[in-house]
Amino acid sequence: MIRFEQVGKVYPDGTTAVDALSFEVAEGELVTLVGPSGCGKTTTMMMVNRLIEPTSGRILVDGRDIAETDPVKLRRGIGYVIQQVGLFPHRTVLDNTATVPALVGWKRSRARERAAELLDLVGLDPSVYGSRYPAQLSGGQRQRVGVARALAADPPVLLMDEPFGAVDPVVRERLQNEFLKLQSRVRKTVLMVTHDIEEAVRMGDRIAVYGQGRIEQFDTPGAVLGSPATPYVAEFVGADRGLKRLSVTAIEPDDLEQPPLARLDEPAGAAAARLAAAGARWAVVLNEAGELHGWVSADALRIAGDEGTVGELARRMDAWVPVGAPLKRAFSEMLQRDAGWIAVLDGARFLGVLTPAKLHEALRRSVDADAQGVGRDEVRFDSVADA
Ligand SMILES: Nc1ncnc2c1ncn2[C@@H]1O[C@H](COP(=O)(O)OP(=O)(O)OP(=O)(O)O)[C@@H](O)[C@H]1O
Repeated sequence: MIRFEQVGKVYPDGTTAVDALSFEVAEGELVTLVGPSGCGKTTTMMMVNRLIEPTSGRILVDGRDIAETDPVKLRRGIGYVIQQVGLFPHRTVLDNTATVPALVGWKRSRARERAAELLDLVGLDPSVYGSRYPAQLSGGQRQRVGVARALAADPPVLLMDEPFGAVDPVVRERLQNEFLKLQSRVRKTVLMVTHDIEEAVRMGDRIAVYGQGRIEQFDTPGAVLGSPATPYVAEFVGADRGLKRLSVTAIEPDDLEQPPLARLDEPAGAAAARLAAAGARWAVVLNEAGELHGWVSADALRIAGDEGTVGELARRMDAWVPVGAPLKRAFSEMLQRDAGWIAVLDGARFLGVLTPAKLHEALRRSVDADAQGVGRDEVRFDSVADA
């Protein structure tokens, strides 16, 4: 969809910003450009919508050389999101979002309808926020308006320059998750600039790691973390790249342990005997529909004996992670709750539990898969918090 062929940019003062860049972004793919300040990321991106012209090589968008495309027409097919957002301060949020459709000649009513849809899509209720002015929004909300505005004319290509850079880390992570969910629905071809390797790894289907004016490695997050191509990349991704790998490795059903199960309506004595036979200290408790209810300890069951049911002794468990979520989410839930395991669900169905030992095994599996050149797993970002 976007193809760089030996692209270079030398500024008039002689600064070489980028040199002989060649790479391709496939349709529907999200590629992150990451590297230290001044390495040429923004220059690369701004050449795609011709805000900057290359001095050598060529760039193709959808098979066409953009040097031969009228810049105004070109930009209509390319959404652009920047850190400062650049909303018009004297226009309402709805009008800001409707800017591009209005520019390309949509009727006012249709443009506003579309804008309302888009605000909804990025999680801003148009009936609440539509009539506000940018100054009446939080930084994170402004950022969402920026994304909604960029998507308004439904461009196939999206350029994002540090789109989540101006907000605090908590809001940032939420915006990243929301954007990934949105992207899984709209499947735009996205180039995203960031200087943050965590963000690059989290967001990118593939990552371009920049050295000075050139790409040192262009590969999946798993491969960049697992086998850095050069000492420079290894240093850039950091000594804790094993930890970062937690963000890009998905929980798979095979990673799970199967603890003993007990049902809410079961007599405590029967469940106690089963746990004793299995040598287990606790069981996962499911309700009548086979959904996760909580857990119960073998001690509690033994003490109660035939006096009670599992339901009377069970403790609720409201923490779980969906299968396909990143291992990091499971690990973080375990740490937060000081728990030795976390339940993994597929929809409402209980699949098993992840334990620290199994988590380690899953990490090993992912390292081995990368060594064999297997791409990263589909990591899903829906979570308890969104349910
Ligand atoms: N108009 C210009 N004239 C001369 N040099 C420029 C110009 N714009 C950028 N540069 C230089 O080109 C190089 C690449 O800049 P660019 O903005 O692409 O880097 P970047 O990787 O996006 O950096 P940052 O993360 O700090 O935004 C830098 O050395 C920069 O100083």
